[in-house]
Order: sequence, then structure tokens, then C-alpha cells
Amino acid sequence: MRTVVIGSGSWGTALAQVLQDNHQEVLVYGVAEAEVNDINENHKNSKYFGDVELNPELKATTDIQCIKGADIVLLAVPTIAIDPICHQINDILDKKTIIINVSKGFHPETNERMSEVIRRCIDEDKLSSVVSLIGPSHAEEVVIRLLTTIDAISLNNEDAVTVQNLFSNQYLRIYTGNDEIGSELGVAIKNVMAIASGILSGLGYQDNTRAALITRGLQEMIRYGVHFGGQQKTFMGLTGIGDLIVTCTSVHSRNFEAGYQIGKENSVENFFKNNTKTVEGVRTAKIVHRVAKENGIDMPICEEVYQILFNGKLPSECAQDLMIRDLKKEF
Ligand SMILES: NC(=O)C1=CN([C@@H]2O[C@H](COP(=O)(O)OP(=O)(O)OC[C@H]3O[C@@H](n4cnc5c(N)ncnc54)[C@H](OP(=O)(O)O)[C@@H]3O)[C@@H](O)[C@H]2O)C=CC1
Ligand SMILES: O=C(CO)COP(=O)(O)O
Repeated sequence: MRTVVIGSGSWGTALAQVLQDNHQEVLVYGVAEAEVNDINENHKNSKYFGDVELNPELKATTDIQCIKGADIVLLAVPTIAIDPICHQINDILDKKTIIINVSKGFHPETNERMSEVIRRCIDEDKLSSVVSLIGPSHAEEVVIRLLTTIDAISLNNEDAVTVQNLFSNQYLRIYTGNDEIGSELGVAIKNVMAIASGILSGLGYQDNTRAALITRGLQEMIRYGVHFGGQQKTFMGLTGIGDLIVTCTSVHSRNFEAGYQIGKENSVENFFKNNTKTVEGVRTAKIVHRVAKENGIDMPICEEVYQILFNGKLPSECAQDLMIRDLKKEF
């Protein structure tokens, strides 16, 4: 099977290398010539991985026409680029293709999940199915082949199994699942929790606070996910608690890192002035705020993150406000 990975950033490069390690036919398409040249000539993607040596067989191109005839197209671009990229590739695809989504978040205007965006933008006769390859996985660790487990989630079990078999190896183990709603909502909302976790660390709170955040954050994810048709058990799996733990506790997480800076400075100003990284939780916080309000879903942690990011509320005040809410039963 021939796979094209769209996006020469961190996750696209790491996942393409998995396929190359598995001796599959794979090519990376990137818009950034510097990243493409770095992969082809130096066998590195220095912008994201410094001196890490990539599999020397891995190749990249800036020619989008390379998707012609591909059996699988893996989209490894930020959520904001999924809609335009799908429209662009829809004009080029010439046969039924499995589209793999790895992005975590929502469409910025329509609030759609990523699988919904892809199904809307790709013609039915060019789409076998959407498979979301998601779970607890920092590219920085996968690229150096540290043991990782994630899910291939799809409404089409056969395609999920195909993706499972293509990507699984000694360092990456793929499970399959079909709860698209629960899984995609879980991996999106955990980014907001990772920002919250970073903020709390930046403010100086320690282990007790982080455990509280992860546990109560999971309850918010379940409340939101079940409201929209996700299965509660999904949130106990890799795309729920698994991804929540890895992003709320890791120095690799850009969402955690953003939150840490905001907490440390007790202000969002410098983050918004200087950030150039993909921090998906920021847009997700805005969407969750809006959708939760419209649907009467209680999301106190997400709401405080929204107030910090978009309403100028002080992080220190938000942390205190969460503690002095009306007392209640845990479940
Ligand atoms: N990194 C990780 O560990 C993981 C990331 N993810 C998710 O994967 C998604 C992609 O993130 P990630 O790889 O980390 O992001 P990066 O910022 O590392 O890379 C994004 C890449 O997409 C490129 N890009 C942006 N817009 C377009 C476009 N319209 N067409 C083609 N390429 C484009 C960027 O190019 P340029 O450099 O020119 O901007 C860059 O090469 C996110 O939703 C993230 O949440 C999921 C799991 C793990
Ligand atoms: O989704 C991720 C790990 O599973 C990556 O997290 P960040 O986007 O916060 O870096």
C-alpha cells in the first residue's frame, strides 16, 4: 500500500518514519521547503527534532500531486488546516482512499470533529473511510522509537485493521476501536486540560493539584463526550485518560508548556505575543466554552481556562475560584 503523509511537521515526520521502519511505501508532502530538504538531504527534521537521525530511506516532496494513486493519505497538519487541505486534495485524488486523521481538535467555525470535516470535504467516491490514529503519543518519543500505544478509530473496522497492521511494530502498538465521537472528543478536550495543568504548575502547585486536575478534568471530558453520544468506557482508554495523562504531565506537550508560561507570568500577554507553536487547546477552549454553554454542560475547568485566555481573568484567581465553588458529592 502506498501512503502519503501530508505535513512535514513533528507528528507527520514521526509517523512517516514508522511506516518507513515497517518497509512500507511512504512519502512526506510538506509546504516548508527547508523541512523537506532537511529530510531528503540530511535525514533530519532539525526544526522539530534537533540532531535526531531519521531513517535514511525516508523521503519528502513539495509536490502535492504525489497523492495521485495513493491508497492512504495521512493528514498531519493542525486542525485549522484540515478543511483547506481536504478541499485541495479532493481535486487530486483519483480513487477510493483511506484518509487518516491525527489532528486533535475541532473545525474553528463549524465546531465539527475532524472526521466530520474530512467526510464533508472529500467526495464519497474518493473516500474509503476516515481512520483517526490518536492516543498518548509525543512525536519526540516516537521518532526515537520509545514504546508507545495508540488507537486506530474508525466506523469502518476493516480500514481500522488495515491501519493497525501497517503501523504496528516493536515500538508502536495500535489498538482498534469504533467510538469515533468519544475518542475524538476525548483527545480534543484533553488539550484544554493540559493548558490548565501547565497553568497550575506555573503558579507553583504540585502533585496533589495535578492529580485533582486530571481526575476532575476526566469527569468533564466524560460529561461532554457522553452528552454528544460518546461511550463512557472510551474515556478510560488511550484516547481518554491515556492522552490526558501524557499531555498533563509531560515537558514535551506544547499545551502544557503554553499553560506553564501563562501560570508563571500570571498573564496570557506574552504567550499570545510570541507563540509560534501548534497549541490546539487554545482554539478548543473557545469552542468548548461556546458549545457547553449552548448545551448546558457543566465544564468548570475548561471555563476557567477560557476566562484566562480570552477574558483577561488572572490565572491565580481562576485556581482559587475553582476551589470555592459550592461543595458537592464526587459522583
Ligand atoms: N506533535 C505531536 O506529538 C502530536 C501531534 N498531534 C496532532 O497532530 C496535528 C499536527 O500537529 P504537529 O505535527 O504536532 O504540528 P507541527 O506544528 O509540528 O507541524 C505542522 C505541520 O503542518 C504544516 N502545515 C500547516 N498548514 C499546512 C497546510 N495548509 N498544508 C500543508 N502543511 C501545512 C506546517 O508547515 P509550516 O512549518 O510551514 O507551518 C508543519 O510542517 C495537531 O492537531 C496535533 O494536535 C497528535 C499527536 C501527537
Ligand atoms: O497530543 C499530543 C500527545 O498525545 C501532543 O501534545 P501537544 O500538542 O500538547 O504537544
